Amino acid sequence: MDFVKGHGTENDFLVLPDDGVGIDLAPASVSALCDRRRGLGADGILRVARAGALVAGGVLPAGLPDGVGEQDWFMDYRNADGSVAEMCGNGVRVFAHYLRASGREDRESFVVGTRAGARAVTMTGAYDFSSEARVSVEMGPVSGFGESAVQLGGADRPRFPAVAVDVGNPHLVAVVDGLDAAGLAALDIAAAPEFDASLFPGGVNVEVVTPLRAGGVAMRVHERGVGETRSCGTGTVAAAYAALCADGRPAGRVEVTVPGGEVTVTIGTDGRATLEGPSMLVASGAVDDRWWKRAVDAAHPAGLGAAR
Ligand SMILES: N[C@@H](CCC[C@H](N)C(=O)O)C(=O)O
Repeated sequence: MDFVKGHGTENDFLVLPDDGVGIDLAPASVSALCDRRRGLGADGILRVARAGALVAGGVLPAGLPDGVGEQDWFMDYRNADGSVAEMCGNGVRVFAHYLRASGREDRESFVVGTRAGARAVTMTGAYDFSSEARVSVEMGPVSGFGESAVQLGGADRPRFPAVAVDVGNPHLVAVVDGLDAAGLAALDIAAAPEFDASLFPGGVNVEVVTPLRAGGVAMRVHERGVGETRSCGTGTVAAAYAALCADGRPAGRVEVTVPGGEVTVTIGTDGRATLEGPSMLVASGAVDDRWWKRAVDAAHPAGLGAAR
C-alpha cells in the first residue's frame, strides 16, 4: 500500500491513493497506522478516490454529498482513532497539494468532495513535492448553534463559557477574556476536555482562543478522535467566527496562529468562510504488506467481512 505523508501547519496526514477502493480502513487498522510508535504516525488519514468509486465501493452508503459529482476527487477522511469525520480543513489543503504534485490533477482550481459537501480549492504558486504549497479553500457556511461551556484538565480545571460552531463538523470554541499567548500556552489542552454531551452527541472539537487583537487570534485545539493537535483547519474557521462575534462583527479577516503555524480565515457577510494556508508533502513510500495484513486481520474478529 503506497502512502504520502504531508502536513498543513503541522496537522499531519497519511495520504492513501486508492482508485479501486480496495483498502480496508477498519477503525483498528487506521489507528494502528496512525499510531506514532506501532505504525507510521499521523493525526488522520486521507483516502484518495473519485466520489463515484467510493459510492460504488460502499464507503458512502448515503450516496454523493451535496454538490459533489461522481467524477470529483473525494477526501475520505479518518481521524487517528479510526472514526470518520465530515471535514478536515488542513487535510483538504494537503489533499489538493497531493493531487497536483502527483499529476492526478492539472487544474489550479477544482472541487474536492467531502462528507460535508463540495469544497472548491485554489492553488497558487509552486505545488511540486518539495515546495510548500499555498492553498485557499472555500469552506462553506459557518454558523453558531448555541452557547455552552468547556472544562479543561490541569490542576485548577478551568471552566470557560463557549459557543457551539458548525463548520460542517462540530466545534466548541471558548474565546477567553484577558487570555494572552503565554496564558494560552500554559493551559492543559492534552487532557480530554469536558463538555455537554447532549449538545454534541457525536463528540466535538474543542478550541481555546485569545480575543481578537490587531486582526489576529491565537488558538489551541483538542480534536475529536485525535487529542491535542498542532492545528485544526476547521477549528481555525470556528475560532475566527467566534472571535469576530465576540467582537461584535459578523464578518472579517482573521490571522489565526496555532502551535504549528499560521492561517488566514475570511468570513464574508454571506456567512461563508475561506481558509488559506500552507501544505507540505514530506515523504512517500510503501507500507509493508505483511504488517498491514496483520493490522487488518487483527481489526476483524473471525467471520466478519472487510470494512471500507
Ligand atoms: N484536523 C482537521 C479536523 C479533523 C476532523 C476532526 N477531528 C473531527 O472529528 O471533526 C481540520 O484541519 O479541520
